[in-house]
Amino acid sequence: MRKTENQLLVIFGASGDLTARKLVPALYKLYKDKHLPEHFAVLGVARSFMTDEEFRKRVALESKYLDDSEEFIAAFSEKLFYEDLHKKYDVDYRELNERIQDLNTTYQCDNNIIFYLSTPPSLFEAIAKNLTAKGLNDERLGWKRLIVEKPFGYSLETAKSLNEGLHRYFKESQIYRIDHYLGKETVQNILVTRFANSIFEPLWNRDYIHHVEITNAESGGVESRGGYYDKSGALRDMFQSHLLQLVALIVMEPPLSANPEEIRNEKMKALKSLRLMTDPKVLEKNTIRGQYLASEIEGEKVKGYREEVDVDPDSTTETYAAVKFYVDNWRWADVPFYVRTAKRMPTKVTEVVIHFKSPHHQIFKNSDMNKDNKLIIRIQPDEGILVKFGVKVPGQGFAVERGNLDFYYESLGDESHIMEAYERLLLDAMQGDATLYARADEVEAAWRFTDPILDHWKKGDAKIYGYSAGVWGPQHADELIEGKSMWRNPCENLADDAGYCVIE
Ligand SMILES: NC(=O)C1=CN([C@@H]2O[C@H](COP(=O)(O)OP(=O)(O)OC[C@H]3O[C@@H](n4cnc5c(N)ncnc54)[C@H](OP(=O)(O)O)[C@@H]3O)[C@@H](O)[C@H]2O)C=CC1
Ligand SMILES: O=C1O[C@H](COP(=O)(O)O)[C@@H](O)[C@H](O)[C@H]1O
Repeated sequence: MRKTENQLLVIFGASGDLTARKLVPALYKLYKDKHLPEHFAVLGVARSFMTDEEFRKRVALESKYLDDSEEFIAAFSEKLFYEDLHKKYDVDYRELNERIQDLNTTYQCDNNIIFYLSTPPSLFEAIAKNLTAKGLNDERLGWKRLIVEKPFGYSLETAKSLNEGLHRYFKESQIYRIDHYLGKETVQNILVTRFANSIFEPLWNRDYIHHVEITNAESGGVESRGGYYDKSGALRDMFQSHLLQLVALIVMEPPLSANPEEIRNEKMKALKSLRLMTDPKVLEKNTIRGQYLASEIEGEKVKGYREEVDVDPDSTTETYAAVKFYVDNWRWADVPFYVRTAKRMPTKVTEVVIHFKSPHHQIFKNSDMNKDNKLIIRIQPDEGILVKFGVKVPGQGFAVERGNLDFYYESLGDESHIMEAYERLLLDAMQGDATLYARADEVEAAWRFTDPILDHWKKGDAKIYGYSAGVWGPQHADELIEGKSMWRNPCENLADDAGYCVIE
């Protein structure tokens, strides 16, 4: 097991939703599972005024760990502190620095500090600058790391300027850009499935793969994040970041070793090989956006996107995005990739489906079934892997039906405790492992691919299709997929999958 050195974690934006809902619960779980170092403290920082005690109560309440054993909660809470910034982030950090030094000495944190930026991104550079002014980026006495929350920019240009801004104060090796999908066990397992086995990789190319499909669906709407989402949309919120990271893991070549830089170099090459779409006709044909409309789901009325709190009533922000694209390299030439992401779908699910080609020569009459050889990587929920293949129907003749080979993580029993993404990522940063964090050039490559789609949509010529909340997106999205194939219906139970469904 890797060592976690003594350290102090300073969270900027500690009065916000992410701190209470994700960060503190992840820290609590790490504490309970004995992953935190012997000497450790957390300092929450924000503009709002709060005492240490008020901060502890607030995060405990919102983190919903109050139902846990009192002894644990009390011991964990003693590690939490709070410092307000007198209503502003861009101020002299003299008092903040004094508090940091005080906690560092009292709790023997060995001058090792992580600064977690969980504020609006517009403040990231100012925070880095003010920390630097107090020498808090200096690694002579102990390491200093900066974890940066998404979004990393709004476009290629803004991402570049954010990276340049952070690089003025912190080295790239000190910066950890969070993409919580990389923290998911099943996403990491893509690497293991591909590179720890000899049975998949020989087929992992254009000779055997017909197309690749990725679905990321959420049943929820924008909830309390309408203000943020309306400026973002599905393509920026999910596709540019999480889903292109998934694509990179599917597309990449085998790295020389599991070393962070080797893996990130290969992911970067993969992202660079995505074929840019710039011709409006190509963009029109290969991208689809939609927005959810008011509807009823299981008898309950659901608002349309434009009626959501903090959303412009005339908004053209997409809540559904589907993109078809190609990867221009030796391995993937001519293999279409279909990626869709949306809110207000029938269920919450993320899966990658590798569709294999049919055998070159059919000798069984109903061997159409063979067309459906598929490898399904279920990212969430029902985490697992399923292989679909043709089997003989018992009896005379050679009728073929579909069989399944399936693996579910839960079958691993107690061993299968899947660390929540933020738990895993925080622990990795505490141990200085950046493998599961996005590097500056990867983020920029992902924006380079996404920008022309966003520009095309912004021009307003591209249609935006409405879809009723609770269905699989606009019907028009079916036309994206070539030939007789359709989007897989991920609602079907993995093992009993009856096949494709026509999207409503
Ligand atoms: N919540 C989530 O599920 C996710 C959030 N993120 C990212 O994490 C970061 C934090 O998100 P979240 O906690 O949801 O955001 P919140 O709006 O809930 O909190 C933002 C925090 O930043 C502080 N803040 C400082 N200046 C401003 C300002 N000008 N406007 C608004 N807040 C300000 C707020 O506190 P105070 O006013 O006291 O200073 C608060 O502590 C963002 O970058 C977001 O994109 C990423 C993925 C998911
Ligand atoms: O980053 C984000 O991710 C969530 C979805 O994450 P998941 O782990 O629940 O799949 C999404 O709801 C949110 O809009 C986005 O900002």
